[in-house]
Amino acid sequence: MICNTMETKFITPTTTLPVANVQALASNNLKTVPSRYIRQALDLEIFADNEIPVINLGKLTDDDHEELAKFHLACQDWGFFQVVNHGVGEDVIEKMIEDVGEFFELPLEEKKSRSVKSEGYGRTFVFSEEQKLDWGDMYYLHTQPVESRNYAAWPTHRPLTFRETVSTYSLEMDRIKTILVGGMAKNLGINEGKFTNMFNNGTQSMRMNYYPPCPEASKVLGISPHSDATGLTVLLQFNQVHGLQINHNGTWVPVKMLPNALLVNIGDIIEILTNGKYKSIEHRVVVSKEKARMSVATFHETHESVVIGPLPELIINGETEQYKHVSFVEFFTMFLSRKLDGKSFLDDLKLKH
Ligand SMILES: O=C(O)CCC(=O)C(=O)O
Ligand SMILES: [Fe+2]
Repeated sequence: MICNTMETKFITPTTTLPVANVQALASNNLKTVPSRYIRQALDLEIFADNEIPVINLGKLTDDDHEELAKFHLACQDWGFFQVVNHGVGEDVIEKMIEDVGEFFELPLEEKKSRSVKSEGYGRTFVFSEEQKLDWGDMYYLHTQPVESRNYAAWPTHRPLTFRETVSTYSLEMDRIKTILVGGMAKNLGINEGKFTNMFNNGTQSMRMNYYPPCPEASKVLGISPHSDATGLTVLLQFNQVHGLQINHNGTWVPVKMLPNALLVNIGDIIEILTNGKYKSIEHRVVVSKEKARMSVATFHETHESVVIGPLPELIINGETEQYKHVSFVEFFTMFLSRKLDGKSFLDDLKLKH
């Protein structure tokens, strides 16, 4: 979600505390898990079945009015939707699953050697010894613009095709982002060129997640509830192992993704730009007793020269601005200095009227 190109390299994230590797911990045949992972009163009751909207990207590209209307409602009422007919080749997705899967299977020391500054393996958002820990490991890379890549954090020779695989996939994610952002502009009645331009050559990064099986699965979380501090996230879930839940009107809704679908969610930056017309939605991950789960979240932000604040053309009909205007650098400096905690980051950017 940040990059180290000319300007943003001055962002100095508060250093996160080192934590144990969960994959290694889980491989010890544990019967119980350390207390720092155990959540009190974890509400795992599910009240709603899967109703996450499904958007046909091909139809959206063709300006199909019905699909655009469906897309508008998905952005307004859900903030999360599945995307089908997205045009990403099955081979591209299969290769991504294979290479990322192979990376997580590397010996721990080899994975750990892929950690440089705020990027790479094992980066976390842990700032105190009391903070509860997530039952998962992550590998985080800046992927666009290409100059922002720090190949020191990328695998060198295993998986052999990793660079090529991630590069191809990264361009496909960027293509999807551009179609979606264009559709949003049409639906919001704002200048499409101006809106898509804000996201042109924007930053893109990938968070690859590995959640090992857990003997006390019902007492831990793979990722704490959070919204994404990004514009748009496109999520690839591996091998139909579900676990993501979204907070829809106060209820945790489990996401059962369709085979071959990608999941998209709106992040805090779009919530701010649209003055809250489209909202970023809190989500969390639950884990399984038997199966490891993997996913890749691809985050897309605006170009780093964009000031993040409500667009004036969306402040209409006597509305008031709901959020502060902050520079891209300020936005991410604030984000990186705190733990993931629901939507509390966005709350700090809200104007108190
Ligand atoms: O693994 C998932 O399904 C979600 C991951 C996620 O929310 C994230 O990486 O921000
Ligand atoms: Fe997320």
